[in-house]
Amino acid sequence: MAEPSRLSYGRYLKVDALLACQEPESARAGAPAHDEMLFIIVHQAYELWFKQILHELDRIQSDFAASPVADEHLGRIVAGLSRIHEILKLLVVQLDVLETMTPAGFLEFRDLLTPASGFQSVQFRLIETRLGLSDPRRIRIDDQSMRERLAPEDREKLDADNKPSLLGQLDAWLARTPFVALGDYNFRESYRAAVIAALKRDATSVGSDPSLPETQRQADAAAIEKALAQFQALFEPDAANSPWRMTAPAIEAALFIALYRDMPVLQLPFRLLQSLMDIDETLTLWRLRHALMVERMIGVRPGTGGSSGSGYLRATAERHRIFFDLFQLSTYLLAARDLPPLPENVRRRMGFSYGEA
Ligand code: HEM
Ligand SMILES: N[C@@H](CC(=O)c1ccccc1NC=O)C(=O)O
Repeated sequence: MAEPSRLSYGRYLKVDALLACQEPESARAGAPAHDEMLFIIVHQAYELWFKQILHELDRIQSDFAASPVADEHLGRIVAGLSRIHEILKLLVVQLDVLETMTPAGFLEFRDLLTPASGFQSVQFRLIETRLGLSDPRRIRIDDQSMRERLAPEDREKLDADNKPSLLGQLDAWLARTPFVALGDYNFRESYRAAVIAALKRDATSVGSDPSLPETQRQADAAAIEKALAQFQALFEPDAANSPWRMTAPAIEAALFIALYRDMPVLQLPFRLLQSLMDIDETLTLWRLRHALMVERMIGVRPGTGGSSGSGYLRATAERHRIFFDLFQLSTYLLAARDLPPLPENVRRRMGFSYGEA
């Protein structure tokens, strides 16, 4: 007979405990609804993946907290972010499984769930907060913040995690990027002039394009004007109502990395920025897919958590973006031919040079 203490699949993975965790409310109420098992299992699978995302964030953020970030850790930070992106992609398509449930199937047990809601998922809130969604940016419901709407026990769990946000860490790391000002080379000034010239060129060509209808011309001109003002705000650190969330030195460094991404030392930093945008984009996709699913399940009914339902959820997709500034940078990218050339000594320092300094 096998010894009870020897490791086995079941003991290792605590399968018995895991499979004892599904208790449909409809069965408890004496009218079992077939689809409630799917509803529970899909949510539990989400919570397990949320746990894994937080586990990855723990290491990414402790690596990223060092100043300077150890060279040998940058690779695993990027690898961890890519893993989070892959998990999020899975979480988006996982909604397809839940959508095999019909709205009628959901209505069989929906009332039994009130006032519970996904709104109360502590791990989801932790992921958002750790990535950098701050409380003031969050949409309020009935003039209450997300925190205020949580039960005290859940609020305590959220407050117990007072780690810095990845957005804040990214800002600090970018702001420390060397190369942006190296010796007498000043990326800031040369690039500033090149971008302003390029945007003004766009403005002139819009203004003199006879094929554009007047309304279109005005709209295009206004968009360029806005982009110019947003760019100028970077150089006015105290600009009131600046559209940027990151600091000017960080945005400048991110631009520098995006522009000179092919230089060997910038390849990993560039992948890091791309992974953060992948994560933001996929989380936004999840928000939109979830909002559409909600609309198909409950129409415009309010949610069990007390929000307006799909209207609230759609609004979060736009407002709750985290690495928004990284996307805005693309407005200010220049084609390689218009880039201010890097001085030779800067180029050399950004290459792989084994031996020579
Ligand atoms: C039939 C399926 C679902 C419906 C009808 C639904 C409905 C809703 C509604 C109406 C809200 C807004 C808050 C409220 O007033 O209740 C909400 C929030 C939320 N739901 Fe779902 N949900 C479904 C499935 C899921 C699944 C599978 C997850 C995965 C964990 C999930 C996670 C969340 C989260 C995290 C929020 C908070 C979103 C935010 O405040 O930004 N939901 N859901
Ligand atoms: N808020 C949903 C109910 C719901 O989907 C739900 C209920 C309890 C636990 C998790 C849920 N999933 C997402 O909100 C609704 O209003 O129908």
